[in-house]
Amino acid sequence: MVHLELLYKPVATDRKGSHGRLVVVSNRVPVPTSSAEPLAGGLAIALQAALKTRGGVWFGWSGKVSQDPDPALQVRTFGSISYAVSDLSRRDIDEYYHGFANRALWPICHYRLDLANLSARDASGYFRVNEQFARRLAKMLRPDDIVWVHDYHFIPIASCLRRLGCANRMGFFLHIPWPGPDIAAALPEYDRILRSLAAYDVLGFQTPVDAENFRDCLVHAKAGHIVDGGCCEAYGRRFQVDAFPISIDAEAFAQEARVAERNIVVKRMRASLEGREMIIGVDRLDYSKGVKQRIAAFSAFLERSPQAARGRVTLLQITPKSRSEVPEYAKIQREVAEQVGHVNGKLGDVDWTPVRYINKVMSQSALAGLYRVARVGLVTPLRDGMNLVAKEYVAAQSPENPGVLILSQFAGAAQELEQALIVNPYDVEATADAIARAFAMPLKERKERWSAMMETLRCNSVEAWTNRFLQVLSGDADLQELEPSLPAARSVVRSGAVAESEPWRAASPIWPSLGPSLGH
Ligand SMILES: O=P(O)(O)OC[C@H]1O[C@H](O[C@H]2O[C@H](CO)[C@@H](O)[C@H](O)[C@H]2O)[C@H](O)[C@@H](O)[C@@H]1O
Ligand SMILES: O=c1ccn([C@@H]2O[C@H](COP(=O)(O)OP(=O)(O)O)[C@@H](O)[C@H]2O)c(=O)[nH]1
Repeated sequence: MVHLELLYKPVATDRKGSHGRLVVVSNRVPVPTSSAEPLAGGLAIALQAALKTRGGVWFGWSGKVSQDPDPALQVRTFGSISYAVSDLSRRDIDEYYHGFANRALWPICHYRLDLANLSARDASGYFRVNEQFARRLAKMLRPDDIVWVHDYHFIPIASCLRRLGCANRMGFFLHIPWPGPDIAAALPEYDRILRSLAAYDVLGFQTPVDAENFRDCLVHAKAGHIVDGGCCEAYGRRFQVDAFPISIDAEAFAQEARVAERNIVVKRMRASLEGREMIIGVDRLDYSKGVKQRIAAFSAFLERSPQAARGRVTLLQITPKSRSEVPEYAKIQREVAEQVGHVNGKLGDVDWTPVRYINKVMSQSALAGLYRVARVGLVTPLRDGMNLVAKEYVAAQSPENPGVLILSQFAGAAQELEQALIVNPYDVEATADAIARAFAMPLKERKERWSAMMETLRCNSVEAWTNRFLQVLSGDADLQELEPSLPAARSVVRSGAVAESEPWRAASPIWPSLGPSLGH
């Protein structure tokens, strides 16, 4: 059902505790084609649930190119939720999305100054597109709406809306990391970015370290100061800054994994393994995900394993292509393909391919079943905001015989999932050790580690994440009242430290026999 856009004049209010509509702003908008269509992905489902409860609008880019330099807003309404999207011109996509967002903000926020491409044209396109979106959104906003902006594509939209007279409560959640001042200062238009962020009422980051880094940036740039707790003052505004670690619906994912035994992809995978063990990696093909280092670690693990045992393990690497028009992504695509060919050529045999490398997008149902089949989940990003794959892998495991999660210390998820085997992904040898350790791990230890991680996921569900952010943004509660209730990881989340207490860190590598004991 398509409705015409209703126009509302923005009226200034700054009311705390208001319960107007929720307006979610994100670059990608999962517009359903019918009200019966199920959404894919926990985040989309959680945001849709929040929108349904309050009534609201999901606003952003359609994902499509337009020939028109000023494309119209298209609004589709299903029940209490309207999806409002507009196309972008080729030039806007190049400058705003491929350019500034994915060649400047993304690499710098992922600590990759070496990959950053600073272009004044891209910067001006980024701010121009934000201005265009803000003008469209301002026309739709009601005075008591609360606005929740997601991610680095739309940092300036709140300041644009403020200039247009919108005094609504506005919150921003950054899904990617935020580095400390030494690195963040390399961002093009750094002062303008910080100033834009100060236009929000609540700034949410994935981890306490990211939130702390942001506060440091304000202080270091002499732009503002910390008032108390998570409150900051900068550029003449007072706003809340804190960590809101995103999560998944672990129970729903576990249920998906239980029934996915029947999924045809899972059945085919199981059959083709012919009794071999499987390690799984699932990542967009992005240089931040550490896929090259991971394949090198798997290869090192195989090379060190006894000759007869090598052919008993397969790495299934599911890696959909991403942002292929960005040169740095095209490069990593070539490099990984070449590396996989090299490893398979060197170590493979007539009846065994060590790395099964797939560029297809898999359904959540297939992924859930494949995670459950995999004895090891290998999640080794060089830097990642959260990494939901790590959480999904844990949720998908069988309680009677759980697999082992190997997790990079540089994924946001490592601050909660401290019972994973935490590795430095740059250290290929250490990651190979961790693979060996995972295969040698006794069932009792696997169960203990898994139970603790699963409990953490149950406590900090994606629904709890949404509610906590919205309660703070609505002004209904203070942050202190709403700390995430994570049993094992609570102190870790607050302190921002990666756990240092795993006994395996001190232990010498345990090599698996790769004999019958491998049976999962
Ligand atoms: O929209 P794309 O350019 O195709 O990229 C896909 C998404 O990638 C990023 O995901 C991040 O969000 C996850 C959930 O919070 C988090 O776990 C992960 O660490 C991040 O990398 C990006 O932030 C999204 O905006 C993109 O849509
Ligand atoms: O073929 C695929 C690969 C990934 N995903 C999903 O994409 C998300 C990836 O999120 P993550 O936080 O790990 O990384 P991002 O890609 O957002 O940086 C997870 O929910 C995966 O289940 C998927 O549905 N199909």
